[in-house]
Amino acid sequence: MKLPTFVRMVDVGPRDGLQNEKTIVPTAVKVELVDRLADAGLPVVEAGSFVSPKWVPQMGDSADVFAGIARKPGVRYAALTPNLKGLEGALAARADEVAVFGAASESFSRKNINCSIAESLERFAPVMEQAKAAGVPVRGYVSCVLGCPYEGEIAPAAVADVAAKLFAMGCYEISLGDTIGTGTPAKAQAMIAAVAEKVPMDRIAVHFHDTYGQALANILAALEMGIAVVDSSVAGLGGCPYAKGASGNVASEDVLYMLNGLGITTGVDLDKLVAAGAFISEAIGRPTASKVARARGCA
Ligand SMILES: CC(C)(COP(=O)([O-])OP(=O)([O-])OC[C@H]1O[C@@H](n2cnc3c(N)ncnc32)[C@H](O)[C@@H]1OP(=O)([O-])[O-])[C@@H](O)C(=O)NCCC(=O)NCCSC(=O)C[C@@](C)(O)CC(=O)[O-]
Repeated sequence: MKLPTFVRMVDVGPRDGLQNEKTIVPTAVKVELVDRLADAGLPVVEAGSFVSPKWVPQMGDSADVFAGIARKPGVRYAALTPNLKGLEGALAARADEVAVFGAASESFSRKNINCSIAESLERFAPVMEQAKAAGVPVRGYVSCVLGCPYEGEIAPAAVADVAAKLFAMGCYEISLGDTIGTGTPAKAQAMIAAVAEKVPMDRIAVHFHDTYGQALANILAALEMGIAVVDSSVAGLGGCPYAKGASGNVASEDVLYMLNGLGITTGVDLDKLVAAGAFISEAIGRPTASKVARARGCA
């Protein structure tokens, strides 16, 4: 089994995780979470999103989160930006990188960002241009790569098509999101193989939700293919507000434990990561979804 020697872990918990909390998490708690993740050695922390607060009120304070964090040199603080208005907010907040987010499913695209896939790409074009002018790298997400809550099965070719378009528009990396966590390893590999025909493997990241308990197996299957960027969420926070029933992302603690066991370097400190997960779980009053954290005594 040939695996990468280094994996870049991207913690999306403060965004993908907290966007789905029923109650609004206080800004100070979000700031402390982001700072703790940076201190744990995460090279990229998705700290918020500049979307409509009517759609996702949980992210309405992202500008304040960015203003409050203690930026650690070397860490990239990222934000989601669905349109130019979002980009303006992210640039004003000094996000180090931004992300546009599309989908491989028409129905999900409409539910999530209120437009078709083709329209979403049109909206992203000026975002790409202005981000480039500002010298800010843009990541591209594709949702529903292994299933859609509204359409069911999604063809790998549909995923590859959107991924290729985002890459051609200038996204430096394409993160493939199993939004509802229904994927299994063989399907994940087939989907990644289809994308890799159009996007270089070293520009592909994986983003698994753990709804069906398949995320770690899927990540391992992706690593075997040469993927070396993995999204995860501390304490397994989250889900998508426009994907009913989707549970959180795979827990960062569990991903790190597996990577450590495989001898793969990440630069992330497991003790500090577990402590960050314990902090946010206590703050939001929910038990951690990380098995590693539970095994190490977290409630
Ligand atoms: C895309 C829109 C804005 C279109 O929403 P819309 O209603 O079609 O947009 P609009 O242009 O007609 O604007 C409507 C109102 O929103 C405002 N507005 C417009 N844009 C912004 C903005 N950027 N920031 C702040 N406000 C904004 C705009 O100013 C206006 O305000 P009003 O005049 O009514 O007072 C909306 O659908 C939206 O915000 N969607 C966000 C949905 C979202 O955040 N989903 C979760 C993230 S994706 C995800 O979790 C999946 C991922 C990435 O993790 C991968 C995976 O697991 O699959």
